[in-house]
Amino acid sequence: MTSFDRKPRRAPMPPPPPLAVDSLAFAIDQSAGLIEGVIEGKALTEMMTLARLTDLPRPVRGAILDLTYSTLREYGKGDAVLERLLSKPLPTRLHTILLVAIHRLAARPDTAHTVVDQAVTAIGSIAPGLRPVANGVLRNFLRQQATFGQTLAGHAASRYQHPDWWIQKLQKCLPDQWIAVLAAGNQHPPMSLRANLRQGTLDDASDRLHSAGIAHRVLDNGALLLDTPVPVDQIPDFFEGRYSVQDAGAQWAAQWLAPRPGDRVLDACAAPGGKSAHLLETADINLTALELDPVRARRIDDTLSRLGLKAEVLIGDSRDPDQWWDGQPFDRILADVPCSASGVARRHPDIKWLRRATDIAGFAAQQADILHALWRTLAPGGTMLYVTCSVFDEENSDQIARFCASHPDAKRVTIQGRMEHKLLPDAEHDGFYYALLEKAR
Ligand SMILES: C[S@@+](CC[C@H](N)C(=O)[O-])C[C@H]1O[C@@H](n2cnc3c(N)ncnc32)[C@H](O)[C@@H]1O
Repeated sequence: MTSFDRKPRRAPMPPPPPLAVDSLAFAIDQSAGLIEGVIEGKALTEMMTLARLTDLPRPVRGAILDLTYSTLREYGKGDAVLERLLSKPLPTRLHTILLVAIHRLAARPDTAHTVVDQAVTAIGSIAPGLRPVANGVLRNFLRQQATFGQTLAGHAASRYQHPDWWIQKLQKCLPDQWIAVLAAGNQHPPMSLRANLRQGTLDDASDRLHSAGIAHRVLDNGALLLDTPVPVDQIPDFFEGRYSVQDAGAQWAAQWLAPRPGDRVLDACAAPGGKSAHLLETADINLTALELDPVRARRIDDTLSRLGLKAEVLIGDSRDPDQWWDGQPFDRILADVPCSASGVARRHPDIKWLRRATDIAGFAAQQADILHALWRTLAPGGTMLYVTCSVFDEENSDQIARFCASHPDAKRVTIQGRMEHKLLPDAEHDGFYYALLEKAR
């Protein structure tokens, strides 16, 4: 055979050059990678650690996070739109690149040309043969964009940006407020600070913020609600422990548990230690901070050491006091239990899409086990504050009603004249639930 008889072979295509770190294509691709992990069932925080985002320059990291959070906040709509634009499914990474690009096209129509070009470049770096498909999908989106409002009018997940089961659950538990709660769940969260009253008065803390040009309001419980979120390195004396970042809704816990000097207090689900620290700032107490997850438990130490506070930090399961309890009853217990986090979804927009309807019963069962086990460790006459950052009744009112029905020595105590406080997420605070229980003497 001569060389003329051989079929001509095309030289293999060189691999596409890697995406430039400072390009929009890189940010879109990295953001798509994080969202891909969420779609596969991983938490966004876990994906961020795996992606080693902290190794990237700050502006690049900021661009990736901005794209990721905003795309996830509006995932219900983006996914419904993309489903209508694709004639057949694409591999997840390519699908998510298009999802991020569609979100960006809708948010920044002035930069449409660049976004299409950069998204197609990102797709081309993975699957060069699919560049024309990506280009076609994005151009179709631009052409049809105006019609999607009408096409998707009856699509609840797209309209409210929450999964259907979540919407239905809220309609049932909050028939008059569900729309406002869903809307709040899609907004950017507010930022509040807690002043460390061991280092000065609330007035001092507020004056210092004003002097640093940080506009804010002091809320009823002393939380300092900032007009605009700021990075912590701009907060005066933050690293010296004068302030902590803590949502205003979470700042009721220490006040409502109201420990007295000398009390033995248990924070039964303590990491990262925000409420433990607040309790220690409030009164001279003997605090035990218990946490199941050893990695998260280290964060309690970090929180307390920045604030110059001390507690006994234990790693253990609050459902099994024999593991960690010395038999001395506690005067006060804070049960800030693990929950669906449905009241803080705007801070973690992955939660909305990661949770399944069936998860809620699992959380409720875990919470019931924690409450039951902790009750044994509470002194007669002592009080336990039950807290969730959920807005679902199964984890809140229903849970407490069931507990009281099965524990005749538990009495509900009013807090500021009310048997329970359902804080719904709004412009001032996240969603929380509080109920106070007293053990018969
Ligand atoms: C809502 S977070 C607590 C937030 C904390 N109180 C704060 O204000 O910073 C719930 C914590 O409970 C922990 N946890 C979950 N199950 C637990 C258990 N059975 N025993 C102890 N801690 C548990 C979780 O790892 C998580 O850190």
